[in-house]
Amino acid sequence: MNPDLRKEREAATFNTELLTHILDGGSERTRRRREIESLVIGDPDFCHEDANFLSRSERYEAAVKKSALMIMKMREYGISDPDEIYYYKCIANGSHPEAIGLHFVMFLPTLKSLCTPAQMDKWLPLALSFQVIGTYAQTEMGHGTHIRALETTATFDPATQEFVLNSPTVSSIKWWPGGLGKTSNHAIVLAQLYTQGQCHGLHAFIVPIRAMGTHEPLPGVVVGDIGPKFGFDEIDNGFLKLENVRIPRENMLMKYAKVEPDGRYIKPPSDKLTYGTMVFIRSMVVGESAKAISKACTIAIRYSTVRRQSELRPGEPEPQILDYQTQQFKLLPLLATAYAFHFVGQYMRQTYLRITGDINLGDFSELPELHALSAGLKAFTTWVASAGIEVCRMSCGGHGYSHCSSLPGIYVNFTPTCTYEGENTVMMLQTARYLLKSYTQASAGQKVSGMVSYLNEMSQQRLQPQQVSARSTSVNLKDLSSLVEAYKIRASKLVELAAKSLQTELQLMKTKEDAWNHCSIDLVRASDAHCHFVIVKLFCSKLAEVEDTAVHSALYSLAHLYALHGVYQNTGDFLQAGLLTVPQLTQVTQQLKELLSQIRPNSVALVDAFDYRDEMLNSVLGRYDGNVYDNMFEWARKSPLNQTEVHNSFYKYLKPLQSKL
Ligand SMILES: CCCCCCCC/C=C\CCCCCCCCCCCCCCCC(=O)SCCNC(=O)CCNC(=O)[C@H](O)C(C)(C)COP(=O)(O)OP(=O)(O)OC[C@H]1O[C@@H](n2cnc3c(N)ncnc32)[C@H](O)[C@@H]1OP(=O)(O)O
Ligand SMILES: Cc1cc2nc3c(=O)[nH]c(=O)nc-3n(C[C@H](O)[C@H](O)[C@H](O)COP(=O)(O)OP(=O)(O)OC[C@H]3O[C@@H](n4cnc5c(N)ncnc54)[C@H](O)[C@@H]3O)c2cc1C
Repeated sequence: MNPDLRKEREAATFNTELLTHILDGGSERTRRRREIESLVIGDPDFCHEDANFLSRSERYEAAVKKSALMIMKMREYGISDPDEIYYYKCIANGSHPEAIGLHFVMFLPTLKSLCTPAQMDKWLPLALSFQVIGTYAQTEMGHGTHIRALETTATFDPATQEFVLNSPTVSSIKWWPGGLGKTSNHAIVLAQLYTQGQCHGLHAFIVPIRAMGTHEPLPGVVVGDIGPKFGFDEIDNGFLKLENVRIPRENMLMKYAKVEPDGRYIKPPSDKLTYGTMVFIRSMVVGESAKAISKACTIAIRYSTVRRQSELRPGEPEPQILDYQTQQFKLLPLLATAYAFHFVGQYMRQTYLRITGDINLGDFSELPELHALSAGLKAFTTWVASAGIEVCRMSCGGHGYSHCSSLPGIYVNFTPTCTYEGENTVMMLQTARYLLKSYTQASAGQKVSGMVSYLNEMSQQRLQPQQVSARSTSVNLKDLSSLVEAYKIRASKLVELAAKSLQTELQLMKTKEDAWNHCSIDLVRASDAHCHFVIVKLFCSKLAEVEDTAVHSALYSLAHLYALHGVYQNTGDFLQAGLLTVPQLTQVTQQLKELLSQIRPNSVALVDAFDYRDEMLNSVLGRYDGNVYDNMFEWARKSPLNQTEVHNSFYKYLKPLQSKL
């Protein structure tokens, strides 16, 4: 064990294990998670070559092999609970995406949410036994965001009781679906439904694309891989062109919308139910943001205590780089963010399960809140985490740029979350739509509920003007509950500002849509402030559940840092809302510095509490034992370029060049 890391751990003021239990949701869950993780770590079948040294094709093959192995092993161990499957996969996949991930995260959930009982009886056993391997094919070359404009058609032919699927243009070719290129034999295809000469909008269809058994593309199906990308090397994101592909009527997912044998169309209770799987993934991605940023922080913080550089005091040994205030300022707010997102991820997951439970019972009343919250929090957390991973990488200096740190891999595999499952700006605008609707309702005296209920207070204040002395004064920077209140007021002011901006634009005789576009910066800003408030509030509420005083105190400092750092980054908003005064600005920095000093001694324990095994981080810089340099040398020696002392290119190009000049 590196002595610096040992000292850090010995100096921690709280019991790391207790905090791990809180993160997991109880000691029993920690025990079971570790038990499952050990099944992977102790398994020689999962000891494989470092993926960094493989070609893309080799990486894809290794990932498919791993997926197949995981399925077999989980069956053998009787692991079937979704959370347990998730633990197992997290350790086996590390920071890499899973080759048949789309089958699990989108194909199966779409079947579960949109199949009739009869369809479920047919497709679920096939999908669970992997006779059917599926993907989710929605995005086309021409449209990803504006899905109402998708061009793929599914036309009902009552004579044969079939739908005929077509990609009528080049831009309508399905593009991007994961696992489509080579792995899947079926796709859930989102297409415009035509029946009795009328278009009824987007609906989901199960389309066989490859023959079961031979895996050859079926007639009329043109399918393949879209080529190398920024990351996602393990995934065969694919294209799909459909040329008069016929599927039985029963292959339209008909839990809500239906086409009768005579071609009559039966409307669903809400046309947004087709979008359910996207809401599911957005809700779950919030927790993925926490995971990505907590891994990056673990690597960067452990390395920053092992790495010694430069001179702090003349004549003294080089300090640990984490002792530089600037290094703390880069990393500790991100550590606080990781904790905040973890708790928000848990909340989002519970909220998703609760509201979809109600939806399954026919109560759709909270669907708009779920959509707005999942869209906004998905965008907010993935943006912050993505930028944060880059900060972590750069905070490791040159070694952060090496794949041995794992940070480049974490970044390239995480950053597409800002784009997929709804491009982030577009998602923020969806949240804004809900905020403005809620604002209008609250302004009209109607009560709004859920996370936007603070808008009721704003309208009450307008109806009953308060005495000057009773109005909100500036924030108390040392008090977390005062900061939560400040975030709430900031959010309500920015929602109001966006609403007024929209009204102004509307008065300029623009169309509603033009007016919306002309104030969309204000709208995104309002959504951002709303999400920020939700996160600060949820982090703060979590503290009330923590009984152990030492752990509570460590978490309180983190929550305080998270909230205060947000004020520092958005001083303009807080000044504009009258929540902060100019003289307070220096206090914000002063208070931040105090918090950095308070958290610094616990920083290693705080990342240890995430409990990532080395096998999961796969980072030389982030090793638990801190033995970075020996292992970095060993890792580099494995580079394929080092397989021979003299590389082929010397004989082919350099030697002839030397002989010519
Ligand atoms: C089965 C459940 C099991 C539960 C088990 C739980 C336990 C699990 C444990 C572990 C699981 C771990 C899972 C981990 C998952 C990690 C994921 C990581 C890997 C994932 C890899 C994924 C790859 C990516 C896949 C994709 O990208 S698929 C393609 C995604 N595409 C998009 O997202 C497109 C974005 N565009 C849109 O969504 C829409 O076009 C739009 C922008 C929203 C606009 O839509 P539209 O034009 O139709 O609407 P508007 O006119 O703008 O609005 C009309 C009204 O409708 C409302 N609206 C819009 N969308 C929705 C919605 N989805 N739901 C509800 N309401 C919606 C809108 O607000 C408007 O309302 P109004 O009242 O204002 O009129
Ligand atoms: C790694 C990866 C995996 C994917 N996997 C799948 C999959 O499995 N299945 C699938 O169907 N799809 C998948 N996708 C596609 C993905 O869902 C889309 O790329 C995504 O929805 C964004 O759509 P787009 O590419 O059309 O972006 P665009 O909409 O073209 O976005 C480009 C820019 O335009 C802006 N913009 C667009 N519309 C608006 C608006 N209304 N207001 C303001 N700004 C706007 C955006 O903010 C953005 O800055 C995947 C993508 C990636 C990168």
